[in-house]
Amino acid sequence: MAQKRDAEPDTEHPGAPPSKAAKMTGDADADAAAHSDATGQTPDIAKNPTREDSKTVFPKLSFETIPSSKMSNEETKTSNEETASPEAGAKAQGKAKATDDEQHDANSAKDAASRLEEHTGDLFAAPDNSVLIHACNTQGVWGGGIAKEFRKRYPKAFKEYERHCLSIHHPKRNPVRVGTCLLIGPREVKPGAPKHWIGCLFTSAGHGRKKDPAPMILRHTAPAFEDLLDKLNREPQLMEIRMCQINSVLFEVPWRATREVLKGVLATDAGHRKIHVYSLPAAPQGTIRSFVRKR
Ligand SMILES: Nc1ncnc2c1ncn2[C@@H]1O[C@H](COP(=O)(O)OP(=O)(O)OC[C@H]2O[C@H](OP(=O)(O)O)[C@H](O)[C@@H]2O)[C@@H](O)[C@H]1O
Repeated sequence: MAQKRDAEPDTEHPGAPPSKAAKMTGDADADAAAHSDATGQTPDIAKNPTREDSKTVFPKLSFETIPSSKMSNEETKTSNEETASPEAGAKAQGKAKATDDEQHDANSAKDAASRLEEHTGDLFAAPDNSVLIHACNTQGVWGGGIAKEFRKRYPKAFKEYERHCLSIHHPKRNPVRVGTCLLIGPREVKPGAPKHWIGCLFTSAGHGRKKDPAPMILRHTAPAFEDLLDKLNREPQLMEIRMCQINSVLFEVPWRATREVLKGVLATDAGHRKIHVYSLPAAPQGTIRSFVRKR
């Protein structure tokens, strides 16, 4: 297993929970982003592959998995020497365990990558009992971007989100914790209204010009996503889990940075459900596309 270290506290939002993934793995991206330069720019993940990326390249085989007939003389000699004394035996076992752990980590990263599936298409064109996930502020506002579209399509769900932020919590006295999630069941009663669940990931306290800085949004994304996965575990009947490219436009966090954080969480998650990420097709050059396609 990779090195363990405690997640760093969120000094801006002391209530924000650290993510399990950050606690277990040292959360490469969120932390890397948090340590980005003074301009608040997120690091170029393509240039700085994450621990997870580097793990997947050459998974090492444990010698226990290699049939002895395939071992060279040199390898056999070393393995005999290693097991000759009890200390050497323990050392050899430790080495085997480390390679097993590396193999396990590599497999987890591969599983995580395959659980996040990207598609081009409309997030909202989903069958009943799908979960639609988007990023939210904790101020009770679905004011712009895809959030505005959610408010238009699911007014009763919006009321519930608003009540969560403004009545159950209070933006000043008792704010919703960033790094958590609110899962809302189907609420709309109009004939023909889709029976969609809505997953609100609280990745930023503020919104608009007061949105949190990108590194902080990334740090909140991991625990918020973990909270969502925990809540989904209690709803095993929900099979279709869809997400837009959260944080990527109004929150101004590059999608690739968010994607790496999500994969990091999935690598430590025991579940198997896929997360389908939907994004609208790019507009042809020279046209101005309305932000959200009308129904
Ligand atoms: N039909 C569709 N199907 C699939 N993908 C679709 C789509 N329509 C749009 N998209 C994409 O969905 C992604 C998210 O982009 P957004 O900018 O909306 O969200 P964000 O997560 O960056 O920011 C959150 C804050 O935005 C709001 O605005 P306010 O602060 O309230 O003003 C909230 O309240 C939060 O606070 C972008 O890739 C869009 O292309």
